[in-house]
Formats: sequence, C-alpha cells, structure tokens
Amino acid sequence: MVGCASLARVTDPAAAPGATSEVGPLRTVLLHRPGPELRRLTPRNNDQLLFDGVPWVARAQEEHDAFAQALADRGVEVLHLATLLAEILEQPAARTELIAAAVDDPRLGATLQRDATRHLSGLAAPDLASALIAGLAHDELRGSGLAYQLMDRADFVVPPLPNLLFTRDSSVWIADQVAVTSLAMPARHRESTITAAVYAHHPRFAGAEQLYGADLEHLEGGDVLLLAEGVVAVGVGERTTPGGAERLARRVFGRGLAHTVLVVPIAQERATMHLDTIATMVDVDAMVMYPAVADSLTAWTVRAPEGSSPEDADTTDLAVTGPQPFVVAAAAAMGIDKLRVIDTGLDPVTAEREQWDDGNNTLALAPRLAVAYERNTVTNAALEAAGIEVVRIAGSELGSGRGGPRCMSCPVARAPL
Ligand SMILES: NC(=O)NCCC[C@H](N)C(=O)O
Repeated sequence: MVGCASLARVTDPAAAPGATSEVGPLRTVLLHRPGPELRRLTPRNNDQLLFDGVPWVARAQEEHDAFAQALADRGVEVLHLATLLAEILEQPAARTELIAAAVDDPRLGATLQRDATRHLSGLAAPDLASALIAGLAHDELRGSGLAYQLMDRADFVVPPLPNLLFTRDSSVWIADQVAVTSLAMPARHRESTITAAVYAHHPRFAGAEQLYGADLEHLEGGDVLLLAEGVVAVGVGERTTPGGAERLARRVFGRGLAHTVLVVPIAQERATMHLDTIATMVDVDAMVMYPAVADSLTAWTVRAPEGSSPEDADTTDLAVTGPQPFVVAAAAAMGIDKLRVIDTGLDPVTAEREQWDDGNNTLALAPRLAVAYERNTVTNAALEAAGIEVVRIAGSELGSGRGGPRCMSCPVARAPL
C-alpha cells in the first residue's frame, strides 16, 4: 500500500489542506484502497449497494495500488482513509461517535443496537476500523432479541460501505475549508460519518473549518467542480438537489470562499449520476466533456447580492441569472474568453460506451496532465491530440462501481495556480 498517514501535524504551509481549482498541482490526495467491504457484494445485493456487478477483489486492489503508485510517482502524497480512521479510533470520543452512527438504524431495534454496540466497543482500533467499513453480517454477531432472530441470515446488522472507494463524494475541499457532504443514496449515508470524524478528530486536520454537514440538503462531491479560484460549479441531478446547491452557495459566499456558483442541471440517470461523470477539467481553461451533452448543458449563475454581509448568508435572496449554455456561463464566471471543450470526436455509440466507463472522469495532477482509465482508448487519444498528457491506469474491476480516477480521489491539497 502506497503512502501512509502520519499523526504529525503538517507544518509545511505548502502542504496545508485546501484547493482552489481542479488542475492546480496535486499535492495530497485521500484515497480508499478497496478491501473486505467489496467481498460483501453478491448478485443479490449489488444493485442496492450501487455496483453494476460483483468485482474480483484481488484484481481491484491491484488496480487501485497501481493508481496510488502512479500518483506517488508524480510526487503526490497519498493518504489512506482506512489508516486515518484506525488512527482516530484510538480516541474514545471518535469511537463512541462512529459506533453510535453505525448502529443508528431503525431496522435494528434497541436490543440489537445494544448487542452491536457491545460487540463493536470490544474491538481494537484497527479491527473496529475494518468493521465500520466492511460492516457486520448477521452471523458475525452473537445477537439476541426479535430483530436479530427475524433478520435474514444473509443480511447485515451494519451494512458494508463498498462505495467508500469513491472518496470524491463524501467530502470536498473548497479553499481551506472542507465540506462533508450529505449523500443521497441510503447505501452511502454512513460514509460521511466517517469523513466527518476523520476531519474532526485527526490531528492532521486540526483547525480545519467544516463548511457543510451530512445533516444538510443532499450534496455529493462528484457534483462539485472548482472551475477557477472563486468559481464553483455544482451539478444538480440524481444526487445533489437544488436545495443542496443553494445551501453550498450560501456557505461559500458567507465565508468568502467563492464569488460565483454555477448550478448545472444534469439528467437524473445512473450513467450521469454526478457532474464529473460527464465533464472534468484537464487544463486551466479546458474540459473533457461527453459529446452528447456538450451543446445542451446549461448553467444558472448564482451570486451573493451586492452589499450582503456574511451574517445574511443563510437568508438573503441570492442573485440568480440564466439559464445560459454552460460553456458561456463558465467562461464569464472564470473571466476567460472561452472555455475549451476538448472534442473527443467520437461516434455516438463509442462516446456512450466510453462515458459509461468513466472516460470523462479524469483526475488532473496539474494543468494538461491527467489520470484516466486506459480502456477509454478513443477519448484518451483525443485528449492527447489536444495536448493533454494522459496517465493511463487499469480499471476493469474498479470501474464496476461506476467511478473513474476523479471519483476515486479527494484532493486534500492542491497548489495554487
Ligand atoms: N463522483 C462519482 O461519480 N462517483 C462514483 C460513485 C459510484 C457509486 N457506485 C455510486 O453509485 O454512488
């Protein structure tokens, strides 16, 4: 496993957490190496757990290790979520908080909640971290009471979190503050209790201000793109609600982290679950975008009204204009002449296949340098023809969860442009 989280507080200001763009040189990234939670997936539960199949776990781990290595080889510090979690679980407050979150499930009833709490409380920090991620199956607990007796033996007392792999979605750094998100799908709700606890308790993040919370309107990190300093695009569709976009806008305006939020409606379909499944930035002024939406994507431009004060942020009427073509609204907000959309030049069938396989979901390591799945050969060739260096990674197993390099990474620190 590449990289290791350290309990030492970061003293090098260059590595202080925060990001103001999608393409500033990536310094530190949060990943989650898939583990036993993926072994929980079966043909009976994979739909509910948001996977499109049953991955070969050892191969998924190899692919992920190669992804982490590719980042480390280019000087990126890789933090592993499971390591950070195990470290905070040495602290009683974090243990209590996360065990309570794990059993906070109306399916269980008081007796089974008590049994599960007792079981989890007896685990050492690394084992508790594993259990919180991989979940607790019926037969792994000697439970009692009605709910336990009536529960299907194939069911989980604490469901696993196979989508923790997609660290992009449960938190997002905007400038020097972190938004812990409010995930829409029940299978992912508990993920943000883990990211919230890591940011609250790990000394690595001491002093970091939390911008958003899991108790607020639905908002997922895959929908949030930092187009330029002060300009945030938020996709609204299957996962992020208009209320979530509005709340985030109020928060970033109130704290002076952005001047413009572009709210971008996207089709409410699995293939386009997040804005980053159809468009990601690969240069300061360029995006790779699914050709089928390139001409039809629109944006509403949201700004704080003139003269409003931070105290008004939660109540003031926001200044909203639009809709406009996305590329027009984005260029205006970013203060550039034109946002270049890299023409992937694909026939519609190839474009649809490569979009489904996360061809548009790239992770920029710096301007004109991006990680992409190797399988999307036509999209990658178009990126290279447009002057983008592509770091190719394998993803045949990782991709069965429907997420690419951007989905699988949460930039914790990017250098300013
Ligand atoms: N940002 C992203 O598009 N993340 C991919 C999330 C995939 C996951 N299986 C999900 O359905 O939520």
